[in-house]
Amino acid sequence: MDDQLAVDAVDVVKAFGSIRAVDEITIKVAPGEVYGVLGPNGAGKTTFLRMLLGLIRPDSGTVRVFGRTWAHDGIATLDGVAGFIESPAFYPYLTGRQNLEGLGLLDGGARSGRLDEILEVVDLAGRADDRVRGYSYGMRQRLGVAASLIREPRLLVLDEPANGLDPAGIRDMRALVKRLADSGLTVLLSSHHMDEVEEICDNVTIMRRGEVAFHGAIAELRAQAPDPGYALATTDDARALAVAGRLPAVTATRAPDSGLTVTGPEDAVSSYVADLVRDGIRLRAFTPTRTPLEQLFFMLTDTGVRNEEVA
Ligand SMILES: Nc1ncnc2c1ncn2[C@@H]1O[C@H](COP(=O)(O)OP(=O)(O)OP(=O)(O)O)[C@@H](O)[C@H]1O
Repeated sequence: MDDQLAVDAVDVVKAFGSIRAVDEITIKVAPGEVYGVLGPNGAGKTTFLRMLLGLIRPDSGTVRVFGRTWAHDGIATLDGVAGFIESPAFYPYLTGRQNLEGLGLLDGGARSGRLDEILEVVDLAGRADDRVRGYSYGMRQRLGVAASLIREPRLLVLDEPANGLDPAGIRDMRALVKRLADSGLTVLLSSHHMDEVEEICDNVTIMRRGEVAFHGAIAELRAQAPDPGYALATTDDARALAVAGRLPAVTATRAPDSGLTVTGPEDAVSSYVADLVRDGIRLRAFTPTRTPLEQLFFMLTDTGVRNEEVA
C-alpha cells in the first residue's frame, strides 16, 4: 500500500553537529496531491527537501520515493523526481529556450516538441527566445520549473518557489503549480508563508525547529484557526474599549503603540463597529492584522505572536 505513495518518509533524522535540523519527521504524500512543508526560517524544510532529491542522506529513518530507497535502489530512487533548491542558475547570455535545450542534452535530449509544451505550461512561450539576462526574477523561477519538467517527472520538489517574488509573481507561480497539479503531477513545495500554500495545497506539515508542529489537511487547520484580528483606531479609544466590554464575543485591548487590537468572530466584530458608529465614535483606521490561518501558523511555530490575547 505504502509503495503507492509518492513520498513516504518515516522518522527521518538529519543533524548537523549539535543541530537536529530534521528531527523524526514523517511525511506521506499521495500521488497527484500538492503538499506543503511550512515553517519559519531554520525550521528544517530545505534539509528535508534535500534528502528527497538525494543531495544529502538521512542519519536515520527511511525516505521512500515511489517505493524506492537509496539503500535498495541507489540513483534509480530519483527516477521520476525533479526540482530545485533555492534559485535555479542559468546562462544569462543564452535565451530561455537555449538554456532548456542545453539541459535537455545533459539528460539525453528532450523529445521533439517537449520544450515547446513546457514553455507553454510555464507561460514563457512568448519570451522563450529572449536572453535570460532580461528575465524578471519570477520568469527565472518559472524557467527553473521548466528545467525540472524536461525529465517528465512524476514528483516535482520546489523549495520556496515564491520566495523573493512580488505579489504578481506569487500569483503566477501559484497558478503554475495549480496547472501542474491539474495535469496529474505530484508537487511537494516548501514555504514560510501560510497564504502562499493555503489555496494550492491539499495537506501540509508545519515544521518548527526540525519537528512537526502540525500535520494534516488545510481544512483541518482552518477549523483550529483563531478568530481574525484587526487594528482599530477611533476618535475615542477609551469609549471604544468600554463598548467592547459590553460584547462578550469581542476582545479589545490597547495596542502597544496606539489604537486598539480587536479580535472576535467576523459577525461580532461587525456588530461592534456598528455600535461604535451608533455611539458617535468614528473610525480612523480598521484593518485586518493577520488572517486566522497566519495567526495559527505563528502560534504553532512560536514566531512573533503579536496579538497574545488571541492565544
Ligand atoms: N549544511 C549545513 N551545515 C550546518 N547546519 C546546517 C546545514 N544545513 C542546514 N543547517 C541548519 O539546520 C537548520 C535547518 O535549516 P534549513 O535550511 O533546513 O531550514 P529551512 O526551514 O529551510 O529555513 P529557510 O527558510 O531559512 O531556508 C538550521 O539551523 C540550519 O542552520
